[in-house]
Amino acid sequence: MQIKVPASSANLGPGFDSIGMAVSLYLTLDVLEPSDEWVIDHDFDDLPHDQSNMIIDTALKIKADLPPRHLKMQSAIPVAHGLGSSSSAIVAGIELANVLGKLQLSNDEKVAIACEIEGHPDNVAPAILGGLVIGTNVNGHFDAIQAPLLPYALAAYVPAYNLKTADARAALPTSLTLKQATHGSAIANVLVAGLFANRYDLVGELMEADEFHEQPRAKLVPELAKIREVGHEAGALATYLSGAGPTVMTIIDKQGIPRFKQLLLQAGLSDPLLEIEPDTEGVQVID
Ligand SMILES: Nc1ncnc2c1ncn2[C@@H]1O[C@H](COP(=O)(O)OP(=O)(O)OP(=O)(O)O)[C@@H](O)[C@H]1O
Ligand SMILES: N[C@@H](CCO)C(=O)O
Repeated sequence: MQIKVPASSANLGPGFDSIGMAVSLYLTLDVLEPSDEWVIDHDFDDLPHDQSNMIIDTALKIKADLPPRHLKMQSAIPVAHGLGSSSSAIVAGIELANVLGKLQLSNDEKVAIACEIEGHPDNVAPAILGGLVIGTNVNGHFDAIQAPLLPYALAAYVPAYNLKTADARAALPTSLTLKQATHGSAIANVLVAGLFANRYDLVGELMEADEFHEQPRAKLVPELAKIREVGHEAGALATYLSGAGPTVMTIIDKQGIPRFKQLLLQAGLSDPLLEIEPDTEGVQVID
């Protein structure tokens, strides 16, 4: 049996901690034979192989008496790069507990558990449900709603350096004035309206008008402004900081990507550019 979880790109500009999109980079978890102890094979130098691994730890948080298994994890999701690697690991762990423990969790239950662990829904909810998801917690419970998918391809510029989410969050101000918060949320509200109304003439501009997190993080990811400028030149819909960064995501027509890539190289931006697309399935279990 294999569990397959997509990566996710959070925020989409002003949707800080509430909007995210599943994308076509995947973590796969092969559930192999029973074992005396939990063991997980993978090629990541910095991730544990025992039950302290986030995937197993998550599964055991949900069902502590799961019988140990030999697991094999492969992942194309760069760790600590703003593509939701930790959320994909959490979602894999939830699904592992679900299938081994025969829990028959609904999608809503999986989203609630994942949000409880991660703290916000913008990566975990799309990794579970697929597509573009908008969610939050209110009155002690999490709600997540799927929005229409953007009819565009994606180009993820992935700088070599890591940026831990905790460090990128530490760069944010601890409070905003009422005026700042009101305007920031008004931009996000109109963005959401634009997404549901397929008003891409507005969506691109609003996605690039975040007032919550991109400016304070720009010093940590100096490539953002230049990539956005190149995106405009290449006719992209919008460029935003993916999650906590350092990946910078550009939403663009597939045919426009070769020119975008060429313009980036001309501007001295030569880190890998991953040509991906939105994932529509979310987590899957393959027998
Ligand atoms: N495949 C994995 N298996 C086990 N643990 C993982 C895996 N991927 C990530 N992690 C854990 O998640 C941590 C990285 O989480 P972090 O929130 O900093 O980055 P991210 O999830 O990649 O980025 P973002 O939340 O901005 O999209 C790693 O240090 C590791 O502890
Ligand atoms: N919304 C989160 C995503 C990363 O967990 C952030 O930008 O910090």
